[in-house]
Amino acid sequence: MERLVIEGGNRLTGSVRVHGSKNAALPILAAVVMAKEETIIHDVPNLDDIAVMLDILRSLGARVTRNKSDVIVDSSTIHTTNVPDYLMRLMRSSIFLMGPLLARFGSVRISKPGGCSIGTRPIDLHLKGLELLGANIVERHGFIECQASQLQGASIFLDFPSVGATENLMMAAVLAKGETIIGNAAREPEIRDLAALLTQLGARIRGAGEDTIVIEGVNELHGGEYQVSPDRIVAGTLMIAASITGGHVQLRNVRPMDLTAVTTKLREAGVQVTGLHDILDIKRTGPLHAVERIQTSPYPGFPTDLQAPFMSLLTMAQGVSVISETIFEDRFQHVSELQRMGASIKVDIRTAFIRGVTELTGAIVEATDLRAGAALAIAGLAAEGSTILERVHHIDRGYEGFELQLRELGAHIRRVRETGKDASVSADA
Ligand SMILES: CC(=O)N[C@H]1[C@@H](OP(=O)(O)OP(=O)(O)OC[C@H]2O[C@@H](n3ccc(=O)[nH]c3=O)[C@H](O)[C@@H]2O)O[C@H](CO)[C@@H](O)[C@@H]1O
Ligand SMILES: C=C(OP(=O)(O)O)C(=O)O
Repeated sequence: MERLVIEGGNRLTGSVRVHGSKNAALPILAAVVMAKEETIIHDVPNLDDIAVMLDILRSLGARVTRNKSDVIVDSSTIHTTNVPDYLMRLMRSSIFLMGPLLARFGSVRISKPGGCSIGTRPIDLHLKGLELLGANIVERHGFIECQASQLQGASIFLDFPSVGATENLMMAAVLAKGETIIGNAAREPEIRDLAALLTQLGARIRGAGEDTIVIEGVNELHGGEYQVSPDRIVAGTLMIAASITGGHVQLRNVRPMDLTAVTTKLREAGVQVTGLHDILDIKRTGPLHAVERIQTSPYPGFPTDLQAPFMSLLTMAQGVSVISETIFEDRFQHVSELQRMGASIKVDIRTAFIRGVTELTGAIVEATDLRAGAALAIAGLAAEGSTILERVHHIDRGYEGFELQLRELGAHIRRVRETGKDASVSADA
């Protein structure tokens, strides 16, 4: 087990490049199982979730090569459509294999996916949509078996604009016969990325990034090459980290338009944010102000994945801020850990009231999920004294070289192996 030790109080300054997006790369790597030739994907981040996805592809028989951030997948050698249970359980995104494998091979056997403990995360919308495309789905002995010799285009209206369901169904529909219309589709930038990759491989898709997506089925997909877009959640995390320390940071390889909701709230908090082409400049000189209302919602709303990091920032803002989490029912697990550091937060069901304090103090805290971990590290950067952040493996699911990037910006943060002894703030710092 590893932990991060953070000495708070340093202003972040300088410039770092944001790596490729986890949430774009994961469905893209699943989609390439439909290609009959080699596909090359550039800027694939080196993350634990990506490693699991590559292991799944290998377990199916695909030939996978990784050279730094380039991944080459040859799916012509796939010989099974049974995804091993132990790999399915390692992350939520394993569900992305369902649509593409079914579409190309006519059958798939998976178990329920794992993932962060932020809510129940059902997959009913994925299953209902696949049934509308003609799949026969049977759930037994903990496995989900789907069959369809040929998927048929259909009109699907999602009860909720689920990102994963939109992606899974879009992938399945690419090889279905005829036209598929997905209504109330998710509009996240990662949907556009996936559609762009699929189009490179020969798919015919209109409307990705809008609330109605139309897919004209094709007989097969060929190989191709694609560059993954920058990770907007990593960019947002670094923007918040710079802001809490009163720093001045430039982020390279970003798409400022994808971060409008976050930029708006940072400006409300008193942070200067300027975007030019693929660079964002973040600077704070004055005090942090409370933000009256943040409500997480599907894109272009405020992203749930930045709710926890933003809460860390608001713990030090003058006044009372209010954050409502509407996407996941259990995504306030960072609150009790922030309270250990001196934050003043009250939670009423799915709304948190944050009264800004003048000082956070370093403490031993635990990452309960990926973004909660990032949030606690951010709080540690501004806290007086040392913070010891345990269960760092959560952070490694979504941030490549997390502490290295922060160190590049001047943070005092290092990774240490747990020794088995009781952790002591003063001894480790
Ligand atoms: C790999 C990836 O891209 N992960 C992102 C994706 O997750 P993911 O695709 O899992 O998130 P969804 O948009 O599907 O989930 C949103 C809400 O819909 C519910 N739901 C979803 C599917 C379903 O079949 N039934 C159902 O009820 C979920 O429980 C949740 O309450 O979008 C989330 C919301 O922006 C982000 O937090 C995740 O980082
Ligand atoms: C919840 C997240 O990811 P996933 O859907 O992969 O669990 C996240 O990236 O914050």
